[in-house]
Amino acid sequence: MMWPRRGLDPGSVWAQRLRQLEQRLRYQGLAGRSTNEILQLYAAHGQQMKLQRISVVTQLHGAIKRLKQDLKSLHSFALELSKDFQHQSKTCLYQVLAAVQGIQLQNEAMQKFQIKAFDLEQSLQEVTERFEKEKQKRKALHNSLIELRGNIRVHCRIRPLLPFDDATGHSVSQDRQRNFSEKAAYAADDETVLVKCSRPGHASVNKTFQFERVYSDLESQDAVFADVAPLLTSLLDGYNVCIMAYGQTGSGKTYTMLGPQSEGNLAFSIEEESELGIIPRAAQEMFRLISEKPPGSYWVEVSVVEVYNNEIFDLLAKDSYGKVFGVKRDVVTTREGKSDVPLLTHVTVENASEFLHLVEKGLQLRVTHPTLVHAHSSRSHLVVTLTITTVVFGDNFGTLWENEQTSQRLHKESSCTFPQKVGESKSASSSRASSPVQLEATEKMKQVKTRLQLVDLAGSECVGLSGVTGAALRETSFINRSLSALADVLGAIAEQRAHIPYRNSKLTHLLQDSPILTNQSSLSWHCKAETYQQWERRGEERRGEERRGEERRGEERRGEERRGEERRGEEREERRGEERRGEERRGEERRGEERRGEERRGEERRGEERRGEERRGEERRGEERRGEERRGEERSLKAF
Ligand SMILES: Nc1ncnc2c1ncn2[C@@H]1O[C@H](COP(=O)(O)OP(=O)(O)OP(=O)(O)O)[C@@H](O)[C@H]1O
Repeated sequence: MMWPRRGLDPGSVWAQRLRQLEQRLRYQGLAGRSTNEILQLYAAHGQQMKLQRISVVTQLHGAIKRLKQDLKSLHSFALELSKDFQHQSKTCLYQVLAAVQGIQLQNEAMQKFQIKAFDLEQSLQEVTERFEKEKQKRKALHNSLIELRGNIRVHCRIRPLLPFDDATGHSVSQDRQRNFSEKAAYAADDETVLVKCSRPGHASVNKTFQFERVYSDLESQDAVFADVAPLLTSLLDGYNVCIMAYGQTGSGKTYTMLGPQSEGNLAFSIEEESELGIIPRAAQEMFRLISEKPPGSYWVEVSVVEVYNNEIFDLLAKDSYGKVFGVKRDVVTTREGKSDVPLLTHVTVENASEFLHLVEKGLQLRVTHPTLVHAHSSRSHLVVTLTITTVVFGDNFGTLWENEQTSQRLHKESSCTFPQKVGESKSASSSRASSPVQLEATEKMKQVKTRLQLVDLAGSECVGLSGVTGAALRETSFINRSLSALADVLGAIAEQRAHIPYRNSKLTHLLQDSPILTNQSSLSWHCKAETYQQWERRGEERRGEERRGEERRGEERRGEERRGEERRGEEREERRGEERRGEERRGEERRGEERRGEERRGEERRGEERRGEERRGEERRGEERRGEERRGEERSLKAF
């Protein structure tokens, strides 16, 4: 307690002191009130701040929630995307794998095909080679067979009895079962003709004649042509062929060569094809054979001539108006000793109908005349020649005609007779120019010509029987003379005389080079000059030789085939082993590939799981961290 200082009024001191105390109390009250107010304000401020923070936190919380949701949806979208991607990549991978496997399989199949194609090519080559050899062998055998049968074969055909054969005029042709006694000739078998010779006042005598083949009156045109057809094969193999019909008037020569003829009805305008004769059938067969050859390797020219009254007429010659008319031609002997008809018309034909059309035109000009024996008796010899030009390339020349004799003969022909180009042919006919251009002779190319001569001779005739007079009598005399000239030539050749009288008649001169009349071809006349026994022995020897050769070749061929078979078997075995090993290797690779794929997929799956695990852990930790932060904030707010 403070005491008033000496000299001061104690009452005023105490009053002052009291005032001071009162003031202090007032101040203290004021301060207390202010502190309260401040505390209240502080609390209000804190409350406000808290409220503000709470709202911000709530907002933030909401935003975070939204963000989380977005994140979640994003995450699920990304998951879906990645799943999708994985699925797609898997599909693609499978597709790629399948494609690779497919390519591998295709490659294998391709390899197999290549091997097969190679095998096929090889066997095709072998077959082609064998076919070529067989073809050559076929040719050789065919032509040896023709030679063995005889280069010159004489066949005899007996025609049926016809109304004009019967003196009474009754039709007898329908009665096929006539007695033998009524027939003059009879086919005893297919090689023997029996002829009944009866003369008034003499006992009738039966004579037999042998031929290579005898056709009875019942045998058809088909049967006759069946024996002719093989000659056409020989023709294309390089042999000249001549088919000649010889016989008395009315005996059926024209019928056999051309088919039935009647007035106004031309050679081939008959309805029945079975009635066609040798000439149309030969043309059809020849063009059929040519069609089997490589195109352009053969071409055919035709000439048609008649020998009438010892004159040669070109039946295909045309006048300046293009009309066909018979023009006289001459036959000459060339320096090489061959017969040739200068300026003779040769027309190129490409098929049988073109050929027949030409022959028909020629036949319109052929001279016929009725006689007592035959109403449409041919008064001339008809010679239809088909010249076949074959293009042979130098290297193939030997192989085309394996038969040495033929090859030599053809070499001779190709170099002697046809040394010039096609365009330089001696016969100046317009049709020659139409020969194929590409067939111009070159150094390596040779042209070989073979000829098919189809001859319908005029019939030998007994003037007394045919009752001809005047011009017809003159014709008969020419016909008979030319036929006896033909017989002389054949006789001279058979007897191997030094001189063959070809020039005694235009007919023999014209046919000088035909296989029947040629004495240069050793093939044609051997058989006739030898005795039958010699011929048979030689044939036997040759057949034996051929048989042995055939056996030897067969043995060689079989050995070759066996070796080839073994070789092929070994190759096949090797190939199969190779394939098996390849198969195993590929299987191994495939399995390895699958294993690796499986491992890779497992690895991917595990990686996926691990990453998912990590992601979830990461999220969990983030979640925890954020919770921790939130709680910290709340705590600090509370503390504040
Ligand atoms: N095998 C046959 N079958 C049926 N009829 C035939 C036969 N052979 C010939 N003829 C017929 O006999 C007749 C005389 O035949 P073709 O005209 O062929 O005789 P040709 O020998 O040519 O006579 P020519 O020498 O006088 O010309 C013709 O009417 C013909 O149709």
